[in-house]
Amino acid sequence: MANVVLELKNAAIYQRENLILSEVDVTVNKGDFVYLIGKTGTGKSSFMKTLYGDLPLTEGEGTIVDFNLRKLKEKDIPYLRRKLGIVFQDFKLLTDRNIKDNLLFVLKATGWKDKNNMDQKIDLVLEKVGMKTKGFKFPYQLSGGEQQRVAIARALLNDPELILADEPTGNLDPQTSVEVMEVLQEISRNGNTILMATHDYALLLKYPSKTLKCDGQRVFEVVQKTV
Ligand SMILES: Nc1ncnc2c1ncn2[C@@H]1O[C@H](COP(=O)(O)OP(=O)(O)OP(=O)(O)O)[C@@H](O)[C@H]1O
Repeated sequence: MANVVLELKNAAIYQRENLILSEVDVTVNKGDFVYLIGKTGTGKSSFMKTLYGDLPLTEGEGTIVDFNLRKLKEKDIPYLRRKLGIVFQDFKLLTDRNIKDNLLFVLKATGWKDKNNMDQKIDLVLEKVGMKTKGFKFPYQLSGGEQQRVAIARALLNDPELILADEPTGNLDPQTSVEVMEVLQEISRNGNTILMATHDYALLLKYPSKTLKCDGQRVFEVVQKTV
């Protein structure tokens, strides 16, 4: 179905020969905001890595943004990642260049050529995360929250069909986490599809949404209790 962005059926997720999650059935539809929660070591990162081709899917079925994860070849991975926006806990900005050049680097690496188009796109994504005036700054001149907003802008560059955010607030204090979360909420309201791994239950309560939980090698949908 055109509306389904991610679907796993009876999937098993391994780190080498170690089974991390089994019988995983997950569907994410276009426009969804979905949390993936679970205690440390329950497999959230392994789950995310399987989705962006860092771990192979060897059991069950999986499709993500029209890629079949069981048939994914090494050469397909860059093309898969162009359709995904990936945000990590530790921002992963290039420290030797300013924010605009960080974004330019990604555009060039993904085949963009026209200078004006690239400049426009960079302005647009920086505006979306409230960082338009800071493009000349280097990562070390920005706070953690600002760096994460830039990382979100970077994830938006190629209009991803799905944004995978693995503990995006994991390195941030509670106030800054809320600010970054507001950015993610805003881009979700604008129609982006987001899957976010987190162990920050305060955010879940503040911004309730569909929630999947990793526990005992399984992934369940949990119903949030309203207070
Ligand atoms: N590279 C690896 N090789 C082998 N086992 C691994 C590897 N990375 C993680 N694991 C194991 O896989 C299990 C799940 O780890 P994972 O990082 O997916 O959990 P997590 O829920 O994301 O935890 P955290 O919140 O601490 O990041 C753990 O038991 C971990 O020890």
